[in-house]
Amino acid sequence: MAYEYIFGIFACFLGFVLFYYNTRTNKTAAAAASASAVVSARNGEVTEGTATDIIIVGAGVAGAALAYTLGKDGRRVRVIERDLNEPDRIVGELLQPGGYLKLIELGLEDCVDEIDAQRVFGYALFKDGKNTKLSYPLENFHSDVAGRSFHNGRFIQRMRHKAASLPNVSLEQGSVTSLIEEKGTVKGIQYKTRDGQEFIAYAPLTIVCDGGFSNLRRSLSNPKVDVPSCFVGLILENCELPHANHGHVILADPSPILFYPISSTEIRCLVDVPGQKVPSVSNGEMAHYLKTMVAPQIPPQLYTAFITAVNKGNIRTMTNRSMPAAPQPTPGALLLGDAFNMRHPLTGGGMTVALSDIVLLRDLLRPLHNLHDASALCRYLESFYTLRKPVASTINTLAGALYKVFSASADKAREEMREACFDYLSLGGAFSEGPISLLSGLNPHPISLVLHFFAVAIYGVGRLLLPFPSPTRIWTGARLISGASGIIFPIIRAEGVRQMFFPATVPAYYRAPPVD
Ligand SMILES: Cc1cc2nc3c(=O)[nH]c(=O)nc-3n(C[C@H](O)[C@H](O)[C@H](O)COP(=O)(O)OP(=O)(O)OC[C@H]3O[C@@H](n4cnc5c(N)ncnc54)[C@H](O)[C@@H]3O)c2cc1C
Repeated sequence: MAYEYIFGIFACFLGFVLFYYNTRTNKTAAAAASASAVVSARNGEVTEGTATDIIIVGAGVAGAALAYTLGKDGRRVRVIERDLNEPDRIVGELLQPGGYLKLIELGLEDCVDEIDAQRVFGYALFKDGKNTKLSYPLENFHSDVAGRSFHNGRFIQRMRHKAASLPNVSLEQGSVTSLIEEKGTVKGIQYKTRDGQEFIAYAPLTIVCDGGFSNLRRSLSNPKVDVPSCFVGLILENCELPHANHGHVILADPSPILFYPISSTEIRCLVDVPGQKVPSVSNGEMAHYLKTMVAPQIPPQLYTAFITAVNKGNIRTMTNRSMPAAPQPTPGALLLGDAFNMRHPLTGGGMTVALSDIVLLRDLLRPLHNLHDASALCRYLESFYTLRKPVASTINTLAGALYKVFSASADKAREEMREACFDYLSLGGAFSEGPISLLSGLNPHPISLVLHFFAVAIYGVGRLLLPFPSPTRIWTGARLISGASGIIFPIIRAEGVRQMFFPATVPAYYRAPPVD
């Protein structure tokens, strides 16, 4: 009996200790959760987080700029980026002046300082030994406003540092493996660190900016990715561009070649190779292709530096992807940047679209204090997809259409269109100013794009018919018009005619912010 008595007292004591310990632990855990800005769970263990407003996946051009912008607006932002080292890539090296204006709106313009960025004042076009200069219409802007070209990695690091300098922004290295979805609402992300540990993080809103090769976009959109060509990248040193501080576009055969400065001593060359397969770099086929097919078509001033760059062997390749935005509005999550929408990089429009989208999204989110009503937020943000259209679609359509027009073709009508385009832009005045305003992102209006596109086609037909129209010439003219329509209309259709030209008629255009 004495045993039972002693055992009873011991059990009561143990129960009291356990109860006390449990209460203490819960209190500590609750205190830790509310105090910490970063709440996560180790090895798949889940801890509900309360302290993050917005998770951003990827800190490239879009993610880094967005993190700074939302952080500056007071949001508690958590960014997970796969690799925080300085990227070394051949993408995103020329920011159009329209994009620079967006950078100013976001307060990020100092990110092009101290990286040896070069000012860009326009483009020079080359065709069959002729060339013409197209200046950006910058007269009405502050003298600082121009395009900027730079090493993409340096620019991104500047934006990452600026974002991470805000106390309410945390930037962590990790690879996001999936979105956490519950009953159709995205609640957060699952990610892995370099040492293989898995974590889970929660926030009322997750913005996915994991770039062109996104592995997360499938659940948030209906992506139709097209790969029209690849870019082969080289860096030329110790040479001067024929037109200093200008992008250079060579209307070569089979497709365009680009040159622009990326520092005070380096010129980027991007050679477009149509299709998805490029000659092999490792077995020397690529060097042979560049020396025999490409070198004879480039301006003579750049020839020696080009051959030296090829011999040096630092040849990079990258697929050029295009993908119209096709969102599937999902509560709790949003896509942005190349993960959401891509266009051919010929016109260097990607960063301008991404930054313009960020300005729009920031303005839409600003009046909201509470992001926790995922369905109401999702419905409200549907207007983002319409409001972005006029700018984004104009830049996207111009890129796709110009790539086709600037590429060589065995079809006589298409060649006439290419010739007409070069000569139309060489006319100067409104004929060059309109198209370069579109390309620069300074005046991206869909109507202006369509008008100039068909003005080029009509100019081409006029040249064919004057002074004496022959049946063959009339036939070529008719095919030119039909070819021009066949280029532009499918792109516009994919972008969405109504959203692009009549956005105000789309119901989602006007959405009042949800009541907090
Ligand atoms: C060849 C080429 C040349 C181009 N040239 C220009 C140009 O001159 N001017 C211009 O404006 N645009 C250009 N573009 C387009 C431009 O590069 C893109 O529009 C821009 O980089 C998009 O930014 P982003 O943040 O969406 O993607 P990115 O800048 O690619 O950033 C994506 C980020 O997400 C990270 N990430 C990816 N997956 C994960 C994951 N699972 N978890 C965590 N992080 C992840 C990546 O590490 C990366 O940092 C070019 C594109 C190509 C292909």
